[in-house]
Amino acid sequence: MDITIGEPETNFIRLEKLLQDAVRNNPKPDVIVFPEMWNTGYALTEIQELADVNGERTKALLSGFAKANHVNIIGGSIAEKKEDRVLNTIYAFDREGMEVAEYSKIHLFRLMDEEKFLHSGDQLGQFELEGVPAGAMICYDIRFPELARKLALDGARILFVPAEWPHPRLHHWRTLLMARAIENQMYVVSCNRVGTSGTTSFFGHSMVIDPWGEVLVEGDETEAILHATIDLEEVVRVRAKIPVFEDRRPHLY
Ligand SMILES: O=C(O)CCC(=O)C(=O)O
Repeated sequence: MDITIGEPETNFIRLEKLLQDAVRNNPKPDVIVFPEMWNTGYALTEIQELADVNGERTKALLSGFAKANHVNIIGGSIAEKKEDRVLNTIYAFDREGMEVAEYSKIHLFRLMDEEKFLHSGDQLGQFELEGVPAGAMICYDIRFPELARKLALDGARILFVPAEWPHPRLHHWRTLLMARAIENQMYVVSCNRVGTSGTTSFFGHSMVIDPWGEVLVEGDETEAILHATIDLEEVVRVRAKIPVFEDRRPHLY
């Protein structure tokens, strides 16, 4: 998804159109994922005015869409205003339109001054979708392997990663996502924005990676809806083949 910085109206219209296109696919998706801060982009200096108050508008859209289309949604993340604080928050909704998780980014990215304008979350992104344990991390969070490992140790079999990750760090994005999938032997489902805001350009390359580290689908730098089919038994097979979780020696490190 491309995002128009500082223009939630434009972004809501764009997102609704993409959602409609996504559910027209055959087969219909079980889960839809979209990118980080899709409502405002990184309009940090105006974020207090632009953020969605208590996420009400976003939640109404995502809950209604999930229920009407019987689809699970990992709602990217949005700029969410809670009292005088703005957080970068993911909402997850199940097929009944019930909210199953909220996760606010816990590692703020100082290279882009996030810590000056946003508050970090203080809880992990752990939830179940139709009985499948899953985790969520946002963008810069993937540089922290201990977070992904914690989610995996707690049972996650899929890690969802919405992002706004720009050039020139495509190499980091691909390598870190693959490492998180391989080391934790779980699916990684990532969605990164495309387009340009000011002097920053975002390369997309959303990816679904399996627990063996194979890339099942990867986008390019243009807006697109990508599809992949995952087999959760593959998590069990890979963990049995190379039993990393049994071979850990955590008392030594
Ligand atoms: O870690 C990076 O290189 C990019 C992170 C980022 O852009 C973000 O978290 O918003």
